[in-house]
Amino acid sequence: MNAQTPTSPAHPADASTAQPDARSGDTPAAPVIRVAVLGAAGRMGSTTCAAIEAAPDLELVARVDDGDDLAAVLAGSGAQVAVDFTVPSVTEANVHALIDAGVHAVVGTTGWTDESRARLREHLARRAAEGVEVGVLIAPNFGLSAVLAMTFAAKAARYFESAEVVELHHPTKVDAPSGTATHTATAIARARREAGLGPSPDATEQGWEARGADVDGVRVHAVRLRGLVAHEEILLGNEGEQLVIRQDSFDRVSFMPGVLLGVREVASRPGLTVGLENVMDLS
Ligand SMILES: NC(=O)C1=CN([C@@H]2O[C@H](COP(=O)(O)OP(=O)(O)OC[C@H]3O[C@@H](n4cnc5c(N)ncnc54)[C@H](O)[C@@H]3O)[C@@H](O)[C@H]2O)C=CC1
Ligand SMILES: O=C(O)C1=N[C@H](C(=O)O)C[C@H](O)C1
Repeated sequence: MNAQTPTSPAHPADASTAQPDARSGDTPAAPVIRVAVLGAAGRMGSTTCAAIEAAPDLELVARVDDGDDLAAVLAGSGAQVAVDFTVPSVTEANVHALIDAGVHAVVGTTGWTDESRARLREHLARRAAEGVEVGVLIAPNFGLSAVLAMTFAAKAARYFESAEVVELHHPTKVDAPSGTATHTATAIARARREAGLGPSPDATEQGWEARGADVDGVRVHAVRLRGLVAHEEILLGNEGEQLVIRQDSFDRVSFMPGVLLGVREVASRPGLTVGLENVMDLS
């Protein structure tokens, strides 16, 4: 290592700032962040493992999947951050186990509710009172195009009489509507309420099942189609005009810059953060 290399950041989450010197070709000076991946054998988990292995400031120390003893793996691996891409039915228990172990969590798995998030906040507060500060980031979507689409939709929502969300996914997805669509609809509903808008106009009297799910008063439609990965369209309408905001993730690599940003940032944000827009200063 070059003697001129800057001193290592004190906090692991700062390690990402210490990149190789382009002129000298030095390796990073900072200690790497040790990362475990939960759901490592799955579509997102395996893509995440590859992205972590390719990042010079991160070290993949554990691949965890169904049937593994999470507490034992965490204790043995020295993981500082864990990424959870598992299934909605197990993610909450995983994150509580991570908090117990003092491991920061970056969570992409869907299925979170107001109640399950409240239980996390309570647990995090208990651990903080014991002197253990843990950061948890839950992001329904780590794709830049999706985060921007949600942000733009929330900004635009107050100007339109009608708003509906269409999400389109691969047919192996187990939950509907998507976490992204739920997050989007909730943000649109909040913006409409703050602007004093009532419900979107809708004369439907029968056949409500064809009108999609009602998420906080916003209609959400879920398409499952072979060939798709993850896509969302937000439709906003006024008399004589329409705004369509659309994003497409054609490949799961599109989620990786956001996941790695979360891994690098989560330790410096104790408590619960919901939505990557908060880490990207977009909110
Ligand atoms: N936030 C985001 O940007 C994204 C979120 N997702 C979400 O991530 C989750 C995973 O999606 P996919 O990778 O497509 O699913 P997948 O079905 O391919 O992978 C899930 C993996 O979790 C494993 N698993 C099940 N129980 C487990 C346990 N108790 N401990 C450890 N691993 C366990 C399964 O064996 C499987 O390998 C879903 O909720 C999906 O909606 C997916 C894409 C992007
Ligand atoms: O299951 C998926 O694939 C995806 N799940 C997340 C969601 O439910 O919003 C994120 C993205 O849409 C892909």
